[in-house]
Amino acid sequence: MRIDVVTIFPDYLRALELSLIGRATTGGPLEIGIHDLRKWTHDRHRTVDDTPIGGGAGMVMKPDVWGEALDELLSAPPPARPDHEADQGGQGGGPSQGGAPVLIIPTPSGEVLTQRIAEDLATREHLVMACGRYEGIDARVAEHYASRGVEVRELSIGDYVLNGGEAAALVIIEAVARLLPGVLGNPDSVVEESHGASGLLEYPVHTRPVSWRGLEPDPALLSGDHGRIRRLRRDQAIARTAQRRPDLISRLDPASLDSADRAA
Ligand SMILES: N#Cc1ccccc1Cn1ccc2ccc(-c3cc(N)[nH]n3)cc21
Repeated sequence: MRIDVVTIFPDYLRALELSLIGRATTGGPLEIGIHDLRKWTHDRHRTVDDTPIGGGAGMVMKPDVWGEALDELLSAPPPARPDHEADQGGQGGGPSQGGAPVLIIPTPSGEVLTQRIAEDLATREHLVMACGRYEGIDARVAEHYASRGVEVRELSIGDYVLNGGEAAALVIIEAVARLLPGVLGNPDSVVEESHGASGLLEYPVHTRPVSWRGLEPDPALLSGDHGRIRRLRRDQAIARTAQRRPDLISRLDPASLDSADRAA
């Protein structure tokens, strides 16, 4: 997968060169390009914003500058894919959706990112992310590329307002990249996690010391009885989800709530 990120604060995205994502980009399954939007300006002040048409507070990012940047990056050839990666979907499963790039525009007014959306994006070969600032990017940019048949995803990372799209881009990239084969050391850790296939929140986790400040995990976890442990963790996940995210419980298939017993 290749991800191109356009921003007026390229240093904000340097975090992508660290840790698992950073390692995945050195000869791994991920290529990341970070681009300064001002590269596509032509005036001496390298102007990327202007006052809003119709008035209002703040500034809006200019469509012409974004248009030059996105024309170039969206028309770049899809990343070369080694044969062994032919049609390997991400951890989210599913075959690759082919090389057509997806234009992702972080915005507070977008569809809220979910694990399902991350799994879908992990099957793509090329993501181009447009990180806005000020009051956002001129709306005609998303409109123009959608009208030209580009898949445009305007994504929010939650119901709160940031100062720009860079932090949201880091969240979206991490949620997607960790699903790519070869990025996580232990791919099994994607299986049993919050918002995963079960639709439940993750059960509480513990490690040594067994006794800590007078607190100890449920004795079942020390029993060595894997069926008992599976049932306990299932119950803990259901209880935690019911308490913290009842909205997720209402979406579950009731039959799936007792599958742990049948699977034991
Ligand atoms: N647009 C806008 C906007 C509108 C009103 C006030 C402030 C901004 C700042 N801003 C500029 C770009 C941009 C990108 C993404 C977010 C964003 C995403 C989530 N989930 N929250 N905030 C904010 C962004």
